[in-house]
Amino acid sequence: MKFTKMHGLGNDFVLIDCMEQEVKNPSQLAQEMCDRNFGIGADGLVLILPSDLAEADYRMRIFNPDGSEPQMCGNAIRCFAKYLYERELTEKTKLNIETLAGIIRPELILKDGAVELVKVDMGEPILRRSEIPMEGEEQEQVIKEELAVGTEVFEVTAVSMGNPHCIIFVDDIEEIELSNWGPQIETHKVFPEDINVEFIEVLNQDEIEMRVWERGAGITLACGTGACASTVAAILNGYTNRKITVHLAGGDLVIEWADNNNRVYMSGPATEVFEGEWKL
Ligand SMILES: N[C@@H](CCC[C@H](N)C(=O)O)C(=O)O
Repeated sequence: MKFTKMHGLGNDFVLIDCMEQEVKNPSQLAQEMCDRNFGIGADGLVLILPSDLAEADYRMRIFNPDGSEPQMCGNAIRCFAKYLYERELTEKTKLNIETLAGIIRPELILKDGAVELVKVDMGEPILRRSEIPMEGEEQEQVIKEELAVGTEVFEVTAVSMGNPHCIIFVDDIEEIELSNWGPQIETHKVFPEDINVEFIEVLNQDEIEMRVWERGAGITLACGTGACASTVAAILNGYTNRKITVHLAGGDLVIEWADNNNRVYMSGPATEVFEGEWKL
């Protein structure tokens, strides 16, 4: 099985081109390949597939290291688009990719013919409580709601970018015990599909700093959908402007929640690391 290892700001993936290879049990393969001791090591397995939809160029499936299949991955879709362009699987610089979160639109930004950045139209955020999904009385938006977790009470804002995110604003991000609170919030009973957890420190109206605990993966260096959801949350709470820089452990993303069309745009890099073969 041929594979390619790529990352977006250190959020790393094994990509498998399924145009000429078949993956029989992707959930099992994700658990094996993503293992950092017994496998290749990655935050997710990404399958490159044809799409049956007339409006889509390709289809992306992503699997977390625990074998679960999330709806979307922001860092992976930048890698996906770069892979398609550099392997000449497309000549287009604007792509329509089918995902479980609907059609997502990456655009390759070229410099001297090479892919410098990928700007992604991530679609509209989902704010309605039941669609996050989050248990409790229906609300248009969940903003700074108190959530009891063990001995602590956090104020959470919930945003879905196709996949669910729980955003918590704190004064000092370094003080947060992410590996303690992350898994407890991820699996809290109020979130029936579990949730990604982002702790955010607002630096000023144009910059936030984020640490993330990903559903099905644990601590990662970056999360694209998480950066988008956190930007939406920061704007909803009145903390920032509509276009900001999100500082993550692995680097920076520029995120904009456009007020003319309600869509979220993410710009950032994608990097290929190596190719290999996996013995089946
Ligand atoms: N790292 C991703 C998100 C991957 C999926 C997530 N763990 C989930 O289960 O929703 C990103 O860059 O968006």
